[in-house]
Amino acid sequence: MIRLKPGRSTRSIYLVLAGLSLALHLLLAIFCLSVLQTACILPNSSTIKRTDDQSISHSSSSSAASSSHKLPTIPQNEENHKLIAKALHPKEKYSFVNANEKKLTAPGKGIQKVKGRSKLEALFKHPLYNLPRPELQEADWLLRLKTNEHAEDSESEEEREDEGYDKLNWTNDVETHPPWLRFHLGISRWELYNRKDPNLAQLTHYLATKQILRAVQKTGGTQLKLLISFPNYGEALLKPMRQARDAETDVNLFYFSDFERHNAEIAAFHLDRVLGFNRIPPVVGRLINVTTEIREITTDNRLSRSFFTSPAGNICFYGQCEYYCSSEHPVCGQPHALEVSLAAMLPDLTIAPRRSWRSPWRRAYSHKKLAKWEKDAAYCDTVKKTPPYSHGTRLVDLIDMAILDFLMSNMDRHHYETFEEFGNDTFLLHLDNGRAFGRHSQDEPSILAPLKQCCRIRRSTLLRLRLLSLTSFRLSDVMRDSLPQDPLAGVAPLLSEAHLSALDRRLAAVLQVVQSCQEQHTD
Ligand SMILES: Nc1ncnc2c1ncn2[C@@H]1O[C@H](COP(=O)(O)OP(=O)(O)OP(=O)(O)O)[C@@H](O)[C@H]1O
Ligand SMILES: [Mn+2]
Repeated sequence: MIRLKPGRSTRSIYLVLAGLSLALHLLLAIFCLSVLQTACILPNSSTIKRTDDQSISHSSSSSAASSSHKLPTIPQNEENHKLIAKALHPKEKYSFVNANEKKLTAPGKGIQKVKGRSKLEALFKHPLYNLPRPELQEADWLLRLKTNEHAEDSESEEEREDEGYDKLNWTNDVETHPPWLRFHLGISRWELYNRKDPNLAQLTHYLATKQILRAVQKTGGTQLKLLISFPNYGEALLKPMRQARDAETDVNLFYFSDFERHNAEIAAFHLDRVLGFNRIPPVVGRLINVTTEIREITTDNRLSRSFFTSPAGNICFYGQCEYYCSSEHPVCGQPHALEVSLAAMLPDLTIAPRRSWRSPWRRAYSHKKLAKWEKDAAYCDTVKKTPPYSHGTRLVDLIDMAILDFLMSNMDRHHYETFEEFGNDTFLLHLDNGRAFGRHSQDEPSILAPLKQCCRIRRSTLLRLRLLSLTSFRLSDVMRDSLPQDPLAGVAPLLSEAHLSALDRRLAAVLQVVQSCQEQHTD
């Protein structure tokens, strides 16, 4: 009994102490949670939240106001910032020439995300390919639909119907429009098409599969090309296969004597899209029957007269034009099958006139003469002061074009075109890429003269080029992902491995020029 008394009091003391300690721990835990969270997490999360709120309110207000042509909006989250920062990080820009690849792929969340989907998909999901753009105004669309009272009801429509053309029953409803019309209606001041528009795939499918109703020679230019018509008034520019995919241009041939290549037209469209420019009309490959799809339907005598059967029994033709339109340079089926490229035609010049501009860096079309820019290292100083290059985006647009041309080794950019409707504030059309991808074993540094001499580059272009030089996106790999979307890739790869690796080598050269510029200039 005596022993029990002190035991009971000790136990109650222990109990009180334990209760106190529990209460203190609880207090401490509450204190830590509130204080530490405030100190370490809140400042950051509040900044991010504000950005989020802004982007959401902006995009929701814009989407409420926008028409059917919606522009992509960018999710502004922490990961996006990290990915942009990664592209900005100059240390990683030459990763593909560096054998030490693992080191560069290890850090960074972006790279882990690339796993499980194609590099092309990952590239197009990257924030640099989803930059927010100002909402387009009425004047930023090339074409608008006429209201019903202005629409003409012409007789010729019925006549054409007899020739195999469909009867027109298009309304203001986009659903009734054929893909080529949707493409035309989607042309804006800053790009020829929206990469995310599902109509793009429908358009290329249309060009690759629709019945060919008409095939005539297209005038203009120096080499043979045909204008193809489809039943619902769509048109395409056809360039035939003239040489094997891996054939290299003869080193003794001046660039202006080079053949035009159908696969160059296709690959150029893919490259321009991969670079984020969207300035080349969609081009698709198609295997046609030269007898049933050209010879038997053409109304063009100059073309039909030139058909013959070769000694090997193949059906060939050569048409009438300035270069290579003779029986010594025939375009031949095997015996009827011929690979061609089909480029979606731009709206007719009567509806959407275009202006043709001579490139300040055009080459002298001569075997002997040098152009001014080849002799004067300070040539760009003059160009910079000359309208339209003296203000706006024209000069950096021209430099974008020079970079595209250098990557695919296209020396044939003597002119470029813009839509008159948009004046000087608009993108440049990158038409006619048939002489690209002629040589893979050699680069042509002179194509980069505008970049080298002006030391200017559009910021978004540079960031995307750096991204494409990372192992996780590598230009040759994304092109290897993109080109098989074309039906002709099933016949043979559209670009040989040698051409694909030339792209990586040339991209490194572009970034090298930028780096030299950065070392020379402080601004
Ligand atoms: N997709 C297109 N839609 C409408 N017009 C086009 C398209 N592509 C080219 N053109 C027009 O057709 C003309 C001839 O095209 P091509 O691609 O042969 O260029 P070119 O440089 O004139 O020819 P060449 O290289 O034989 O001299 C171009 O100058 C351009 O105005
Ligand atoms: Mn050409």
